[in-house]
Amino acid sequence: MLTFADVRLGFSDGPVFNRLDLVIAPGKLVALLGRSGCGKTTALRLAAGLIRPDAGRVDIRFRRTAMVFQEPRLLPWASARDNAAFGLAARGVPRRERRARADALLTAFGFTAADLDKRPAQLSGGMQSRVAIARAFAIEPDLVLMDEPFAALDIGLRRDLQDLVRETVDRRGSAVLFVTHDITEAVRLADRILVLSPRPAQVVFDRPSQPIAEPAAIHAQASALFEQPAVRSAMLAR
Ligand SMILES: Nc1ncnc2c1ncn2[C@@H]1O[C@H](COP(=O)(O)OP(=O)(O)OP(=O)(O)O)[C@@H](O)[C@H]1O
Repeated sequence: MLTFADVRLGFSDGPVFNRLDLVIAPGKLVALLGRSGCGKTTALRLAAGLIRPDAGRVDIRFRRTAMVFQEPRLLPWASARDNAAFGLAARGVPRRERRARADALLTAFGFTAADLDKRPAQLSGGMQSRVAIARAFAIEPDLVLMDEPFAALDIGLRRDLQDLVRETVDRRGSAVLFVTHDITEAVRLADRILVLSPRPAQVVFDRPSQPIAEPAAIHAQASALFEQPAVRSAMLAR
């Protein structure tokens, strides 16, 4: 469980959150939407314990948190396998077990034996993103924080990776807090959809959702969501 209770946080240019209350339950994929600059990444950084609120409480009851960023952020000199195993090395997991766990994940993500030894520059952008997702899940996190992980990818690749994340979450039962600008991505993936208002950000929409696979149904549901006044005004530029 992750709880934001009455969280206040500001920077020199003013408040980001005045009174943010939020609870993230285990095992659910929660999509976090909101206009650019409203505070989504800041919410993830609070959830990761990287920054602290000025007032209020961020209570992190998850045991192990992993992060996935928009860019894969891989070590350029290390193989796909060693990149995927990176978090395990930091946790002191023995080398054989690290390799076994990284290989199993990457193989499940479509890597061949030869791919495992390739360095990031030898991998396509989509494969690099897969390594970044494998690195996050390799540590067996119970919370994964994802900051627009697929925003830079083309639509086909994005869809493949969305499926990969959804399947991995379903298999492993991790909770995910997933920042996106894309309502269709939220509708496709999420068990719950949250929308933040512009700064100072508050939760203006919070509903359970069902992941949807069928493209026409995704678009219909995304349009319906966008017709909700709270969602529309939070997402549209002034
Ligand atoms: N370390 C910092 N110092 C000062 N201001 C900051 C800092 N980090 C973020 N901000 C400001 O806080 C606000 C929220 O930033 P944040 O990155 O959380 O927004 P976001 O919703 O993730 O935006 P985007 O969708 O564009 O990535 C922005 O106005 C940003 O300029």
